[in-house]
Amino acid sequence: MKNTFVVGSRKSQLALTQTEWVIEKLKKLYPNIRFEIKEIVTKGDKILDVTLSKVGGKGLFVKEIEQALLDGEIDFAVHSMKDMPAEMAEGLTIGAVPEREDPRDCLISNQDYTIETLPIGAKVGTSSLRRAAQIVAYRPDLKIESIRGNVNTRLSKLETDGLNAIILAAAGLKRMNWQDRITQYLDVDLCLPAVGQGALGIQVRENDQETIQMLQYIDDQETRMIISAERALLHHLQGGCQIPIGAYARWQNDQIHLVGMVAAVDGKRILKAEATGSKEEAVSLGIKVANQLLQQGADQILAEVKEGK
Ligand SMILES: NCc1[nH]cc(CCC(=O)O)c1CC(=O)O
Repeated sequence: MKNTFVVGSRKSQLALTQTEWVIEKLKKLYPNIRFEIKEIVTKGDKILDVTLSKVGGKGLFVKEIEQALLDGEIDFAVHSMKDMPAEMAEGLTIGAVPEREDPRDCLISNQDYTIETLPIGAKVGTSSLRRAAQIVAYRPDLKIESIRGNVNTRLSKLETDGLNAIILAAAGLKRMNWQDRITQYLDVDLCLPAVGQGALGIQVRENDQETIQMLQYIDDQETRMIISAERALLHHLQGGCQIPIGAYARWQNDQIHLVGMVAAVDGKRILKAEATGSKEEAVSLGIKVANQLLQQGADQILAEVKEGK
């Protein structure tokens, strides 16, 4: 085996922490191999002042990294699964999906408010349409403020922008060892997570058997299967991370239970569907739940979001 692998990563602190976590796992298995990180700036990192749904285009956080893979500048890349578009670039594949971190969203409030105790009309920061819709459905009085930027920036905006709370993925905070900042974990019934939230996807060239073989030992099959159910749902709904779609699959008595959600941006309509299936049916389970959502009218909601209504 070659003795150095070049690993692509976005350069945000969270992305680098995740990449280092993967490298630590690999180093335990392969103590004599060197892993070199190559930092790559993506379009999503550059455009920090616009709501992502308005920027349009899928894969804002991954395109430049995928190109580096295709050009052979890097051997593999560590992504947040949540940032991966439903459709992957040709010639690339996910070589490993390590065990999932906490999939939930969480509330961070300097005044220790919970979603239940926030004062009437309180300001809650999030740039995610999915989070905004579900929060407003639960607490219609709350004012949603758009905040972009990486996790550090968003935490500082809590103070500088006079927000009462912000919503973030618990996984990012836990990975950075900032879980002390979490005021409340939001139950998945209240705020269904994004597809793949809390999981990492390690992307490789489809024909790079050496790297694929090396990575297989950090693949967690149970995570991979539930993620494939969630991603099949996303794919069937033709969604990206910029539309209010949620999905959460978990293991229940050796079967996969999948819940899917499509929300109108104003939170006035929240469609949910669920189903259970065997692990061999992970992908068809995703399609089944997506079809149930479409039957309930999800296609109309998605069309409205895309038209920017
Ligand atoms: N798009 C930003 C992004 N991509 C992945 C994570 C967190 C880690 C994860 O969900 O795996 C975040 C930040 C957030 O949503 O709070």
